[in-house]
Amino acid sequence: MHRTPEFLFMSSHCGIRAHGIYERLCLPVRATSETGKPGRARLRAESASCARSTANEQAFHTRLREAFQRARSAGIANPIAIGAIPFDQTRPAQLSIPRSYEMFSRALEVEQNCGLESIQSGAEKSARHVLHSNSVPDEARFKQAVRQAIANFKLSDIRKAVLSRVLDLELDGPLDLDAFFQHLLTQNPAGYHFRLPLDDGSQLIGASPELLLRRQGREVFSNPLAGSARRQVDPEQDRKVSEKLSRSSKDVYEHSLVIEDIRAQLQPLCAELAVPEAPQLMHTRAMWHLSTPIRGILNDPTLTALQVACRLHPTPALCGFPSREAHKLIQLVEPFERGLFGGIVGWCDAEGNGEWAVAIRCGIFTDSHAQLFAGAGIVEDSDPDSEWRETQAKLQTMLSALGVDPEQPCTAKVDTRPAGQSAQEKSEESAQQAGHKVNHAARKHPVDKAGVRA
Ligand SMILES: C=C(O[C@@H]1C=C(C(=O)O)C=C[C@H]1O)C(=O)O
Repeated sequence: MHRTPEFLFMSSHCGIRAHGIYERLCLPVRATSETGKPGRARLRAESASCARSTANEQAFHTRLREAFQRARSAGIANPIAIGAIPFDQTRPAQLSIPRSYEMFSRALEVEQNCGLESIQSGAEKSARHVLHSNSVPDEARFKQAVRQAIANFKLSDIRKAVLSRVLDLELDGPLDLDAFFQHLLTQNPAGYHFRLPLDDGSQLIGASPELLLRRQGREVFSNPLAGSARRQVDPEQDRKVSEKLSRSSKDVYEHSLVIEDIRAQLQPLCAELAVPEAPQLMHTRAMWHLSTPIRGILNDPTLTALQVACRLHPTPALCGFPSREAHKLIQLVEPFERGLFGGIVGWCDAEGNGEWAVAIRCGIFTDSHAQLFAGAGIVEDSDPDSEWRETQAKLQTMLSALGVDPEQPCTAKVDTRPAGQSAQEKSEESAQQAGHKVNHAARKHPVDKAGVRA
């Protein structure tokens, strides 16, 4: 029998299951945010880059190296650091060095654990009724924020801002998170799966399609995504949607802002850098994306996966362009703190190798509550209605794994309650049982700002 792991991360390259905590590193990667408003010329020259490499950042990585040394002295032969860095790097990281861990192949794990029987039982065990669902911001406010962002682009140098929302779900009982995670993995066998227990007892769980950075020796890889379309059930329609996406000038432009920013960050760090001329299509079960696989060879072999990842993060795929100004715009129009949403999650070892995925297509789960996150890149040509629909489509990854109809998030598709009871009865009964449940508005983080601040 498996003990509940402290951390689980899986990609096509490696799986890591970690147990116990030797030492935590809960400092911010960057201690302060730069608040000075740069003039236009300076802003252009700095682009997204300068704000992301500071002395504070070096201090953080020095602390990590020291922690690795202590772990070695304490008898941990090959220590690794695992966890997540929030969207805002001035907020505390959630990293730790585990007492023990095992590395495994995801392909083998899926083969062994996800036979048809366990897929079905995973689906059933993880399915729940949704008693209440609440989007922060709601549809009208999200669209208003998109319009605000577009108006702002016309008056500033900001070219892109990623706006997001959190869907807060109250379920009719606690989720079986083991079964849920297995179901998520089975439905989305590719990409980056993660499960990270957090200090307050909640867990960050997700299946992200996006790699921020993998380092193997001197080689680094990144696979940014930007520009999205919803998958279609009909194969012919699905193909047409993907072709339309690859020809969409709005999406190609949105994508190019991400790639140029990552190129600008990586170029000075790399002896070689290969960035394909044009994006290619990739898909998840729910979405089509424009994708650019980037490969580089580091100049400095001591630069770690986490150092390079923190230089890139947050890319314009999750923040905007230019980064610092887009971040301020997000803080102005987004009515919640992202916390770990839109951050990075992964691991690295003391040699500097490791893999960091972008924390999207994910949620934070506490007992019978789930908070799911989705965002969309906004540029001048964005249409508020289709950006809202894009966030709905992105939420589908987690909603499907929960067995919830994404169009009607208050109706669970799979019913595990006893037969002979109507959905209404079940829902009412559950609502009564849930009478003691924590008030949404009073609940902790990350939905903690009160409405859109203009
Ligand atoms: C913000 C999300 O996705 C990001 C935004 C994308 C876009 O705007 O097209 C595509 C992939 C991700 O980089 C999300 O899934 O929540």
